[in-house]
Amino acid sequence: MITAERMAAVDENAAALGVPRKQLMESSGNAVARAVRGAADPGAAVALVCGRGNNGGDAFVAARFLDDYDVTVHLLGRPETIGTDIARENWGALTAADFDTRVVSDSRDLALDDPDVVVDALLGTGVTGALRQPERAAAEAINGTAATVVAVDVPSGVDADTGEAAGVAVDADRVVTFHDAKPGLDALDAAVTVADIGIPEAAELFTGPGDRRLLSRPADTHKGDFGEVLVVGGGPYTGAPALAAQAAMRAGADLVRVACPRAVADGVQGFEEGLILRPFDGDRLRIDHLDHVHELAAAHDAVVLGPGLGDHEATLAAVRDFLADFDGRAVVDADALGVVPDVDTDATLLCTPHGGELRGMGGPSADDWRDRLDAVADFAADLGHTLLVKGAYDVIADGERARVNRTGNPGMTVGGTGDVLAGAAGALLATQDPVDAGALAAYANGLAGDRVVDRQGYGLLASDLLPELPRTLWGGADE
Ligand SMILES: NC(=O)C1=CN([C@@H]2O[C@H](COP(=O)(O)OP(=O)(O)OC[C@H]3O[C@@H](n4cnc5c(N)ncnc54)[C@H](O)[C@@H]3O)[C@@H](O)[C@H]2O)[C@@H](O)CC1
Ligand SMILES: [K+]
Repeated sequence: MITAERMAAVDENAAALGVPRKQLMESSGNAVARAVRGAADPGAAVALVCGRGNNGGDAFVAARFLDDYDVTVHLLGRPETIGTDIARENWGALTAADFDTRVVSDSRDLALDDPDVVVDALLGTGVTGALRQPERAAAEAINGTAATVVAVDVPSGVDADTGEAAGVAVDADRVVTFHDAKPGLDALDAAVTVADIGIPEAAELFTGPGDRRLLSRPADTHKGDFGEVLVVGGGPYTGAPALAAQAAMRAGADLVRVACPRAVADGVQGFEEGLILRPFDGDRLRIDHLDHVHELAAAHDAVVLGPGLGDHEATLAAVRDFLADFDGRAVVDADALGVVPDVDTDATLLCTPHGGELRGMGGPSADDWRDRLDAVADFAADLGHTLLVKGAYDVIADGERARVNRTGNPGMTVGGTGDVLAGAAGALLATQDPVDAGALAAYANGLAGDRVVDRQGYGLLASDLLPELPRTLWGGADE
C-alpha cells in the first residue's frame, strides 16, 4: 500500500535516479491500454475522458496503444491549460498523429455516443475536495453510460487514501492503479489491478529529494509550527551541544534550548546565534539535575540527548533515570546510546549509533549495508525504538519500515558531524515520525557534506555543514 503523498515522493526519487516521469507515464498509459483490451476486443468503441493533469496524460498515452480500437479522446478544457509539460506533449502527439481528439469547453457538449468502454482519466491522486465543474458533469455523464468504466489510477472524485468521495464520483467497474495498491481502493466495488510501471525498488528504499515533500505539508499534529527542541549535552566535550543546537535551528526548529553544565555554557562559543541556554550547576550531568531537565523536556517537542555528555558513571545513571521517566520524543546519540537497551521507557526514541556504538548496544555487526539492513531492522524491533545506523550507507529502521541513505562522503568522518546529524534529526523529529525524521536528517546531513566537499575538497569542519543544511532540506534538488 502506498499513500498519494508517498507516491509523489517515490516518483520524484525515481526521477532523481534517472527514470523520469515521462517514462512512467508511458508505462502507465500502456497499462491502461492493456486494461481496455481486457474489457473489449479490438474494434470496440472506446471513449477516453481526460482531465488536464497527469491522470489525463496517462490516457493520452493509452490512446496510442489502442490504435486498433475505435478511439475518441475527449479533453475537458483547452489544450493550452493542460497542467504539465509531459501531458501536453502527449496531447500534442495525438493531434499530430490525427487521432479523433475533441476539446470539450462546455461540459454540456460532452457527447459519449454509447461507447463499449469509457476510460475515466479526469482526475487521479491530484484531486482535492468535491469534483468541480466541468469534471462533475463529466463524471455524471460517464456514470450515465452503459459502458464498462475503466478508471485510471483511482476513480475520479475518490480520495485514493480513504476511498471516500466528497461529492459526485465516477462509479468504476475496473481500476488500473500504478506501482502499488492505494489504501482507499479496497473499499470500492470495483476490480482493482496494480500495474508495475517500472519504478525501481531503489526509489522507495533509498532517500532522495522526494522525501523532502514531507516538510512542505502542514504539520497537523503541531498546529503548523516547526517545533521546539531541547539539547541535553555537554560535559567533557564542550562543543558538541552547540553544534547540535545550531543544526536543529538550521533544520527548521522554531526554538532551540540547551541544557548543559554551567561550566560548558560559560566557556563555549556558538551559543550566541539565537540559542537559549538553560544550564545546570557543575561540570557534568548528574541525577540531581533531573528535575530541571525533566521540566524543560516536557515543554519541548523533541529532545536531543547525548552530544558531549561523556560516559562518567554518574552521567550515565542520570541518562538512565531520565529515559525511564520520559514519555516524549528524543534523539539519543553518543555515550547516551549504551543506556538505551537497559531502560524500560515510554519515550519514542530515534537512536543514532555508528557501527561501533551499535555493537556497544548489543546490536549486530555487518559491513555490507544489505546484510545490515535486515539485522538492524530486527534489532530495532527488539529494542522497540528507531535506529539510524551511520555508515557509508546509513540504515534507518524501526522493525516495520527501513530506509537507506547514500549521501555523504569519507570527509565526514571528522569530529562533530555526528552532533550536526543528531541536532538536525531532533528538529525533524519534532514534526515527523522517527523513520522519516532519521531518513531526512541523514539525507540532508550527507548532502550538505557532499556539497562542501564538491566546493572545497576535503578538510571539512563539522560547522561547514550548518549553512548548507537549509538548502539541502528546502532548496532545489540540483543546487
Ligand atoms: N508517481 C506518480 O505520482 C505517477 C502519477 N501518474 C498519474 O498522475 C496522476 C496524478 O497527476 P496530477 O498530480 O497531475 O493530478 P490529477 O491529474 O489527478 O489532477 C490534476 C488537476 O486537477 C485539478 N483538481 C484538483 N481537485 C479538483 C477538483 N475537486 N475538481 C476539479 N479539478 C480538480 C487540479 O488543478 C489538479 O492539479 C496519478 O493519479 C496518475 O494517474 C502516472 O503517470 C505515473 C506516476
Ligand atoms: K481517474
